[in-house]
Amino acid sequence: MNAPSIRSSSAVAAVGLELSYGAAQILKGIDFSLEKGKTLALLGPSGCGKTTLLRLVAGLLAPTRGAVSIADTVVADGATGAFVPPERRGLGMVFQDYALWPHLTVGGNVSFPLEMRGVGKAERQARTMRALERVGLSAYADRRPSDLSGGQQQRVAIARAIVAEPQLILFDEPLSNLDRELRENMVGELAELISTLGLTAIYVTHDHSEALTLADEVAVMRSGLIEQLAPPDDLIERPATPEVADFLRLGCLADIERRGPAWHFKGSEIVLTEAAGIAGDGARVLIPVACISAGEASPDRLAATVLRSQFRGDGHLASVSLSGLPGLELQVLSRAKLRAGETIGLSIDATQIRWFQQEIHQSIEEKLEHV
Ligand SMILES: Nc1ncnc2c1ncn2[C@@H]1O[C@H](COP(=O)(O)OP(=O)(O)OP(=O)(O)O)[C@@H](O)[C@H]1O
Repeated sequence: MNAPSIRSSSAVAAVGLELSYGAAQILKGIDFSLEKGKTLALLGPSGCGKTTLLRLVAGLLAPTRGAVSIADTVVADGATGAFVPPERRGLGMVFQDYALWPHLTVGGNVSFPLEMRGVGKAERQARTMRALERVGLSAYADRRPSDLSGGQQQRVAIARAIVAEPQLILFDEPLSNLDRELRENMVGELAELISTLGLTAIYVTHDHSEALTLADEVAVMRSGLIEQLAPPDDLIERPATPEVADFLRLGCLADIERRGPAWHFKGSEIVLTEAAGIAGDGARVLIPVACISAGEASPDRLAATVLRSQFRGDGHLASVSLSGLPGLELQVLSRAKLRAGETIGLSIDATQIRWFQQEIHQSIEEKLEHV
């Protein structure tokens, strides 16, 4: 079989990318390809390898195996040793800590990449002002970064990253130092800026709502592998594995078993559904919050006890446990406030349950075990 090759016409791509530190394998075979003008989010728990992957694309690390290409040019190849240094990859980078120089003005910070490229003073000034205008900070060119708020400082960092009109911009958790409200505002602003400027971007985050808001494609990573790479809507509709569903907090995961015509919650007499489901006698399912409704306890509903409840903006989100099944917590959204200890009735719309194909799940587990 031929080795996989980098698809032409991609703005950035990786094939069979591996990175080890001594015996520790951090990335275990990463493949992706991103079109020009699109944003890819790398999403996953701490330590799964997001920053390592970004650093390989940036040229701050060289791969142990596999290749990276930017605009159809191979910039790193573990097999041949080919390696283009970061400053020649045509990149802009934005980091979590802004990395602004405190002794330079805002304008001085933004124009620095142009100075490094030997751009003349008049053109430097014009391009710096244009970049600052794009992030809404042209009035701040003569200030010091320390006179600006965290959100403004991050905008300066973005202006500096775009001033040289890079073909690719890399973001490493750029909003994680901001407080929650500012972060929520900045996500929208950043999404608009990326789209207005037509940037191609890779965006590292461990925040699923940031990734799903900003990105055209999301790579959910786990233990050095991409577990699923898909547009946000597909991820939400069709998470490939229970782990992806769990990480994206799409609802409650439950183990169920077939007895006769019905699927029971594992180890109980409680019937979830009589739908055909999938082959086999055991399954793992995702029960999305949206498919559970709460009402008064009645014989045609599942009896449940409210464990706790929290107002969420559009209703009260309650964690409940089914009577006779204390180990499983379901989540239900209710207009009325539900009190801890209260007994309620639940209806579950089984047509919205997501069934996981055991063989797909197993193959990922096997891949993780064998690398
Ligand atoms: N220089 C190094 N030497 C050895 N191991 C390293 C080195 N740098 C990173 N690692 C390990 O590689 C793994 C992946 O790290 P990486 O920073 O890519 O994860 P991440 O997904 O970005 O995590 P976080 O969200 O916490 O930043 C971690 O287990 C980390 O400890």
